[in-house]
Amino acid sequence: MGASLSVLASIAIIRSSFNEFVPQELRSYLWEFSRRFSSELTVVVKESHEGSTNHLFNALVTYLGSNAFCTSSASGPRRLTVGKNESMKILTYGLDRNSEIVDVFHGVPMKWGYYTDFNSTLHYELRWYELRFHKRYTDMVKNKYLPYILEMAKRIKDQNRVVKFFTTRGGRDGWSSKGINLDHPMTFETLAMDGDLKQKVVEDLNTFIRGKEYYKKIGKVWKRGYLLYGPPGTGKSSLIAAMANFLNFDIYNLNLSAVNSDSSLEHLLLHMSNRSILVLEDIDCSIMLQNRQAGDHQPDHNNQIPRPQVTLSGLLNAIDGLLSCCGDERVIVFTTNYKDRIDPALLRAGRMDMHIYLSYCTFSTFKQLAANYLDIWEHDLFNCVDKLIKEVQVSPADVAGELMKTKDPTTSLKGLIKFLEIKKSESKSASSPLGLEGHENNSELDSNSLSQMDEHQLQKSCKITDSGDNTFQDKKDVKSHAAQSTPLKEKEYTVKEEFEPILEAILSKHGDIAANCSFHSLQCRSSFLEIVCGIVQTLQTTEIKDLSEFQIKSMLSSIRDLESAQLDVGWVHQRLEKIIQAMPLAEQCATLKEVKSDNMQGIVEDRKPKACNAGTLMPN
Ligand SMILES: Nc1ncnc2c1ncn2[C@@H]1O[C@H](COP(=O)(O)OP(=O)(O)OP(=O)(O)O)[C@@H](O)[C@H]1O
Repeated sequence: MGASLSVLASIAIIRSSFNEFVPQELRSYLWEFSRRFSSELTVVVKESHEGSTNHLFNALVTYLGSNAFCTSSASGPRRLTVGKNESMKILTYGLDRNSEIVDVFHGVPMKWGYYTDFNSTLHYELRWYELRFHKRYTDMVKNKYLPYILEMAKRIKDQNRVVKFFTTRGGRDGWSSKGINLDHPMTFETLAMDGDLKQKVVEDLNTFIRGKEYYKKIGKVWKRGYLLYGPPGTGKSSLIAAMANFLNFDIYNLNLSAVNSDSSLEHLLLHMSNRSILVLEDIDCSIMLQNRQAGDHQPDHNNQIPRPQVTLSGLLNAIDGLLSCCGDERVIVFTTNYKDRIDPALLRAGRMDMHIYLSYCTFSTFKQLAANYLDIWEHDLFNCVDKLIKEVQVSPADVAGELMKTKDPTTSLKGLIKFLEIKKSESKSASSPLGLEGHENNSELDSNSLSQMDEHQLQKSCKITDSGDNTFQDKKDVKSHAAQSTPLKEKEYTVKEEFEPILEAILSKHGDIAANCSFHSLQCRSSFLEIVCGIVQTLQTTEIKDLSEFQIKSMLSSIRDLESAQLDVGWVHQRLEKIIQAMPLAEQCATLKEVKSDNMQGIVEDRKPKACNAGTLMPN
């Protein structure tokens, strides 16, 4: 052992003395001389190449470092470096100087060495890799092996880098400079989504990331757009986090209403990195009105909030104009609670390639949540949950909230069942006596009398319902209504499947509201009817307190457009006007709830210091 160490030491000394004392010319001559008799070829990869960074050198640091531990001990290096840098999730390894490693590629040994030399004149350390292989493999090394190393190093880096989250505040200022590490634990394993749909999304993402050559071949920019839509709390943000973790892409979260102009938007997009996801949340709230009243950039004098100033054409250009070519591997995600409010131009294939509907909780999504939160896959109470969950509309967020309350499966499921039962009875009572008329009757209540109402009553009284007009009843009631009535089929309007029962109910209640429409084609009339159905659906499923003034105004503006196209939608118009009148009351209810919960919090917090003080020696 001692003898072999001294031999190695002697070799190292001879090697460095040789470099030091033998002039460069003589070294080159000797090298050239020995080369003539050798069947091996040596390729040198220096740190810089033709005056700039050598990407192959950097790729070798990653590639050989990642292989260092995998290589069998006989051909592995004797010395390694190890460290962890901020941008990587894992420890990374490298060859230490004067170390060698043998990599086997398609059965051919590729002998690598890593060397350094200090240039005392320039005070600079030269670093390089040397590759030795049999001359007969020259073509293979050139055409396959070296490109393979570049590709593998990229993959290793992409897989292990820390995912960052960037936001923008002012819109003009650009992205937050460093971004923060995205520590969101959501993955496709833990995301609750109907199995088939989840599988489709994963396959689509896989096809996309492997599609570089395909996109090149068809002359398309390497990007993919996803529209995530569905009610609040159904997992849109969670899906984005799962996508980012799956692809290892950074997230750039863009609040369009904070961006002041199309040029600010351009500036932001030009400063995004490759392999990233651009997220535009609640897209309907940030751009819809702007498009309807193009050119109107005046502040809204009612609430003094300046209107967003990005135009539809600015956004379209950003998504698929020339600007979108300034980056590779980009994913764009729009989210909305109301798909029907988005301009169709934004939704067409090529812009939003996949539309993903995140639905209210189904039994299948519940089971995944139960597995996540309670570690159970079966339970006697599952049947009961299955039955109830079909009857009420609750989001996965609601269900998750219930399941989190305790870790004991039975107690937790009992809590969930109770919650679902309350929801069920609420939705029943919401479709009967308490509605807008109820609000109007109560509109003179002062805050004291409001405070005497319990939370349950508040929730009930804030439901948007119409005691006189059953078009606004709960969705399932609309379904059953549609089932009982004779469908008006003579016009063959075609609307999305989810709107069919709503349309049936509208037509049987109000007759053919599109009969006098100034547009004659069935397609036009059907799209107008779809807008009406979307609004009716929103009103059926949302509480007043959850609707913003912006949303109501946006609906009103659509209804006015439809009225000017001679659709008979006066009944929706009236309803929206009533809701606007009732909104202050709904706000009062919400504020009251907050005050109530603050008070509760205050009571709890007031108690804490007292408990602590009891043990101190301070006189009181
Ligand atoms: N499909 C789901 N799978 C697992 N957890 C979910 C799912 N949906 C919601 N949750 C839970 O509910 C929380 C809120 O969900 P999330 O923010 O993803 O909903 P969202 O649809 O984006 O809501 P919003 O429209 O209000 O922004 C999540 O942090 C997660 O804990």
